[in-house]
Amino acid sequence: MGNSKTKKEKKKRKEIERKNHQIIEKQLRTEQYQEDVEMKMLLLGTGDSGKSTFLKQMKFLYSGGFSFHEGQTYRKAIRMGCVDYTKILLKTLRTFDLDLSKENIRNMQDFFGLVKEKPHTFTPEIAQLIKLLWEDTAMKKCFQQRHKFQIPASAGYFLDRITEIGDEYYKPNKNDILFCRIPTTGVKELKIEINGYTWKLVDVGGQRNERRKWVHYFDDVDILIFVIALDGYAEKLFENHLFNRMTESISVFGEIVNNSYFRKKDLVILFNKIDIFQQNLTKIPIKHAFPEYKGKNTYEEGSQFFKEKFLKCLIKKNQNVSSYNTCGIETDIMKNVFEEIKKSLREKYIKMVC
Ligand SMILES: Nc1nc2c(ncn2[C@@H]2O[C@H](COP(=O)(O)OP(=O)(O)OP(=O)(O)O)[C@@H](O)[C@H]2O)c(=O)[nH]1
Ligand SMILES: [Mg+2]
Repeated sequence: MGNSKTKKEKKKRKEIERKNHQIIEKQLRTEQYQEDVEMKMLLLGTGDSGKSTFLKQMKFLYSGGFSFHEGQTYRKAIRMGCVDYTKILLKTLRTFDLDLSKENIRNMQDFFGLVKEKPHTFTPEIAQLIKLLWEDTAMKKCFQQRHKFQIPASAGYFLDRITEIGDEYYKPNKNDILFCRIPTTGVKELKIEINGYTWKLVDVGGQRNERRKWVHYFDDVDILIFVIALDGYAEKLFENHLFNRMTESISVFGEIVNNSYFRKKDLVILFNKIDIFQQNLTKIPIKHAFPEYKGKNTYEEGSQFFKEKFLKCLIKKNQNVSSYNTCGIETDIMKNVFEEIKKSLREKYIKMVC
């Protein structure tokens, strides 16, 4: 009797030990996997969709932000951007029959004289002239028609800040860096470490001449993030003024997601620039560019229409796809999106090792 009780207890103890052993083994395997694992996220999308802005947000959130030296590069780009935006607006005024005030006609001549004399320099005089010109109603009216010519949406943000930007001690703040447009050439990578995992984010240029290089970055991708600028429905391509930006984006999306490299990969679609999309809807009906659109000119119906258009391109319907409507310059939104992506990937990998 006593003997059989001890036998039973021994068996039970062994069973507990075996289970504990299994748990420890599982933990070790997961930890080992975490150490080895580097998840590669590839950001694709046409030019100006917001890929680099996503990368900048990740750098602010998880990698300590930008160095003084990087800040100086942005400072230069922002200042020269203000000069370019002013030139573009001045040259476009005539297209819309807009006239500057008499005083600003003189300021315009002085401005062109100074920037011609010193093409790549930015001086306090130039900043002062930009300020006076930007205050002119004709310049504002011209900018309101910006979907009819090529000027970044963020030009207004920077021209509004010309006094700060022209200051000799000007240092770009976080929003200035996020709004600054420097088209990517080649590739930019960012590695971030979070809870023992390494996330490698790969950002490539999206303009036509840059897309030829994409194929070099297709290997070992764990997750593909395709960025779409929703406001593009109302705009023409920077590279070719005859093509609608949204149509171009749909065609590039179709080619990429159905490419054999990505058919089995996780796909995240970011419908970005919802803020400008909403502003555009008040001025430009969707059916101007997409005559087949029968819905109301509202954010909900419009964004759903474009979402369906993109999803229809997927040949393999069971692909693991998730999508988010985003505003690339809003850190909280982008943080939440990244947290969701991380969670789903981590769960997938843990399932694979356990
Ligand atoms: N208002 C607004 N601006 C945005 C948003 N996302 C990005 N931008 C701005 O859009 C411009 C283009 O963004 P980028 O991130 O440089 O675009 P990209 O896809 O990297 O472009 P390429 O490098 O040419 O392929 C920048 O001026 C950004 O500040 C958004 O959601 N809202
Ligand atoms: Mg870029």
